[in-house]
Amino acid sequence: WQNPTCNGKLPPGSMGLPLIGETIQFFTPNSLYSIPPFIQKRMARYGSLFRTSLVGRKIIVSTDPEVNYNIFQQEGKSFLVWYTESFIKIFGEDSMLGYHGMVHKYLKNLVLHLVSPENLRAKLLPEMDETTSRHVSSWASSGSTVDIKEVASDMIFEYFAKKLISFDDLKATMKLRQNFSAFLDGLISFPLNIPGTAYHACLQGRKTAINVIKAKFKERRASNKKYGDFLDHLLEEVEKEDTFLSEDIAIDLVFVLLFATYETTSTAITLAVKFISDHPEVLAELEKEHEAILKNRESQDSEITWQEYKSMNFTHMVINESVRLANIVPGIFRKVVHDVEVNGYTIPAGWIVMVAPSVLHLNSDKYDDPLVFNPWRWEGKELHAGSKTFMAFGGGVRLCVGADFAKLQMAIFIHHLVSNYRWTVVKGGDIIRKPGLVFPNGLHVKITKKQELY
Ligand code: HEM
Repeated sequence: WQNPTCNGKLPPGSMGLPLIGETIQFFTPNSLYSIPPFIQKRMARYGSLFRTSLVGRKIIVSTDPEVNYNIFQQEGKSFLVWYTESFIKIFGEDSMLGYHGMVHKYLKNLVLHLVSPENLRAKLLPEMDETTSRHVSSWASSGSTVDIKEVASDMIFEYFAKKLISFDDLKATMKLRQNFSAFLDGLISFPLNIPGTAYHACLQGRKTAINVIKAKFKERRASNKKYGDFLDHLLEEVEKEDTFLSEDIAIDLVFVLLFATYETTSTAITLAVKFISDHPEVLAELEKEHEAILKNRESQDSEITWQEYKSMNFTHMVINESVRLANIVPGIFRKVVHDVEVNGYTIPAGWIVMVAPSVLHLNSDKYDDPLVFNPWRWEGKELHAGSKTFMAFGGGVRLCVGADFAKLQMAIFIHHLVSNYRWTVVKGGDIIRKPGLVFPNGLHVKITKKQELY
């Protein structure tokens, strides 16, 4: 067990205990402000490439930026995107995550139909702006404290469920979101469907949510009415003769998008609020940027325009810095198609490689004082694309399809918050990696309306 066979030299490391491997060490909670100790210790002992065993799989962890970059570029050749068995069972065998090559390209284009930059500019921006403004205003006028992660999740879920399938019964929407609540714990886990486990809770949640989505499909087919949402587009595609899209694939696609959108984006928003709250100098610079945007408007009541969004340079620096420091996705997995030689070692076919973006983002050779939240470090740098030193949204052909959506939603949120409101953190703000990010006591803030400025 400890020395798996291989036609060459395996990267060094330990396979831990039979079956469990080193899973327990990997899941030991740790602080946001360090390279995960699981990785740090093994890098110090074995170097930038090491072997381990997690949730029953033989894994090579890669922390070498060049190797990581090449792995992403080799998608569909030596490496294939891979998710844990529990992840695939929860998101569905038919979700776009499990497809490769032409079918993946086709499904990605379908999603881009909804969240491409062109569609964001033409359709989503005004709606996102209105929804965000309305929600932040209601949090302030409620007079109570709000947990940012919770309220931002509600806001994004409500908005996106409407965009996807015209789900607009507010109470039912909130109930639908509850089905996703244990997901973060269940995604990287042993797929043991036993009551009491997070995995079991996720499967139950999936069942209920899929039934709701299925009912929407059925209802829409029966009504023949057009709603101008993503579901209309999916049904048109399903009807085509030469399509890859079946109704089951379409349903799993809606399911994945519902989760991916609200969970990642609300986490990113919460992190940004936390970092901005801790850094008054950043808040002051943001206020300057957004006050200038308001001053240049003909009418104070007009919506955010695409030009304004594009001009939010410092805001984009804050967004990049938030996702760099926080490392929302703890590991990106690829399956090795055939034996691959890397830095003098052999990674055998069938093994899984885990790329850990946090090692890159917290590397002092790449970022000065990497544990400090410093948006100014992005001054004059590329802000809108990934690179060998910035992989928060992955890389290569599997690059996050929702990155532009997430950034737009974050920028709009920051715009409304800093231009119209003040807030104080009342409770919480701790952030822990398990290794997915969690806010154990939330981030509770009290928001109040600023005096009219102009
Ligand atoms: C701050 C927010 C987000 C972060 C940090 C993030 C991160 C990532 C990362 C690292 C990947 C690459 C996974 C891999 O290569 O195996 C990915 C893929 C993906 N993301 Fe995101 N994401 C975010 C927001 C979103 C949003 C808003 C959506 C929905 C519109 C979304 C949908 C997806 C999908 C569908 C994939 C799979 C793409 C493919 O396989 O081609 N993500 N995301």
